[in-house]
Amino acid sequence: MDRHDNLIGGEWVGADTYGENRNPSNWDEVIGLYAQGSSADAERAVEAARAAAPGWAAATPQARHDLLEAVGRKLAERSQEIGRLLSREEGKTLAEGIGETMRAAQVFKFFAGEALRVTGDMLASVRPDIDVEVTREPVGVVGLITPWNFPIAIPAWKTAPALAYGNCVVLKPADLTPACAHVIARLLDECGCPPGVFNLVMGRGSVVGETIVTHPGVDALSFTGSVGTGSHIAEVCGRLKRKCQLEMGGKNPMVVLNDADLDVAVSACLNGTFFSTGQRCTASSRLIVEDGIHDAFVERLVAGMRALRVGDALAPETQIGPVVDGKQLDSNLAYVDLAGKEGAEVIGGQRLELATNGFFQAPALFLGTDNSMRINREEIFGPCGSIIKVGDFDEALAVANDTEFGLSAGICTTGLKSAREFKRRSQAGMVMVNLPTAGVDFHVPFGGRKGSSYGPREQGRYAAEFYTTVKTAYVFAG
Ligand SMILES: NC(=O)C1=CN([C@@H]2O[C@H](COP(=O)(O)OP(=O)(O)OC[C@H]3O[C@@H](n4cnc5c(N)ncnc54)[C@H](OP(=O)(O)O)[C@@H]3O)[C@@H](O)[C@H]2O)C=CC1
Ligand SMILES: O=C(O)CCC(=O)C(=O)O
Repeated sequence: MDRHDNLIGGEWVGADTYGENRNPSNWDEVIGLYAQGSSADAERAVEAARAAAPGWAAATPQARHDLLEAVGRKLAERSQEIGRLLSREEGKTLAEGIGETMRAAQVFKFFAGEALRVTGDMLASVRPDIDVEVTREPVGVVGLITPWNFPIAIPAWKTAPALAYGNCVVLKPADLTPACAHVIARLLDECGCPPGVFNLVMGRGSVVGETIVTHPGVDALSFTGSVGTGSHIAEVCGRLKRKCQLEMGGKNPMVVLNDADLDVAVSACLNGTFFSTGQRCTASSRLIVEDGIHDAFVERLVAGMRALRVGDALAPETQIGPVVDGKQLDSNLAYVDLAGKEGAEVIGGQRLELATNGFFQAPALFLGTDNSMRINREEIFGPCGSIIKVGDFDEALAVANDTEFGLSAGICTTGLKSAREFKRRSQAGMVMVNLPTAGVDFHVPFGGRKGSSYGPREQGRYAAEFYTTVKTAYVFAG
């Protein structure tokens, strides 16, 4: 079986051990062997990035553009094959896998354009004969630590802006899903990325990740993953006075008002709650439903949920793929159990034994819940949603905002006033009206408030805030 090596300083570097990348639709199938990097590999990668940093910071915008554009083009050309690989390693459906690969391609192309548009400001000084210039410079070496649930889009949306704005990169993808990050590394290498500008070190978070986070040669860290790891990284970065950007969990509310279009609301909730097996930080896990529409909505939602086809990620009829691994499935099943113990009526949520040795779970709905239950306060990260019945808009808004998270929030309504009011008063970074809370555009800011996010926003032009540092220059013309 093919071994996949790390990319360090422009060389493909082998490791003492290789991990088996397995298919969650059929755990007996090994997709490939991927290097388990060591702490020394991570150190070498940071040193290679440091050595390459002055050259890449001085590279022309055209050179940066051409590299990113070429990678974006290749990702798009090979989206079917890469999307299939993604679905095999992560378990999302083939349509979702191809869609995510196309999103990564669009991200690279978007930042290829942004590389040509790095701007600054020229201002008049308050003093005579002095010009003030505000320019943006690369931060230096950035460490990127990514999760398993978007194995190509998240590495892309961190790598592309980092390179566009002149930084060198050390990327550590999730140990569960290294294949897509390896594809990005291979494409960057094939497209002529100079040695050391982009480095890939696969392996464990506790080894490779920890070395990157604590290494003095890293200037900034961008992380997506759990609250626990993110909080640890924030503490280390605070101590080392290092810039950091964290995207963590969500407990995203979707409000359904009495005046909602029922078709729109049911479709938005089925998508937001269950698609991608609920493994999205933007998933709608709390469905907050006004009492006048509650019974009709629940009846339609349950019917829609029962009709969803769970199965092998590559099967054309599958709408919900497997859970990513046994550990996540056990965690989901424990929350289903907890829902019952907390007094909810539980529909679905059981493990499904299908033809292959996969981690399949029926979508779950918890009825008759209230917002104080643990199932409504903790991120489950599986195909599970709760119904919380409320009396009116004000109560719905209060429940929606009553969470330690603040990533995405949605409302289904035909009332302009309610939509406007919700958009204004929601304490989330992203607000959706008559749309699922998950599934975002690639060219606009992504991120949340409260416990969901920390540091500058990702994606779109706002990414420049994290990946550049501002210099203010005063020039006396004499
Ligand atoms: N916001 C989001 O999009 C995501 C949220 N989650 C949430 O987190 C839960 C657990 O998922 P899990 O994958 O364990 O999340 P983690 O936060 O552990 O993993 C995210 C990334 O951080 C790495 N990592 C782990 N420990 C460290 C460390 N000490 N220093 C540096 N990097 C580290 C991981 O490496 P390794 O390769 O060893 O995993 C992985 O690359 C999920 O159930 C879900 O609730 C998970 C994924 C994405
Ligand atoms: O909803 C989306 O499109 C993105 C979600 C995401 O980035 C995540 O779950 O980590």
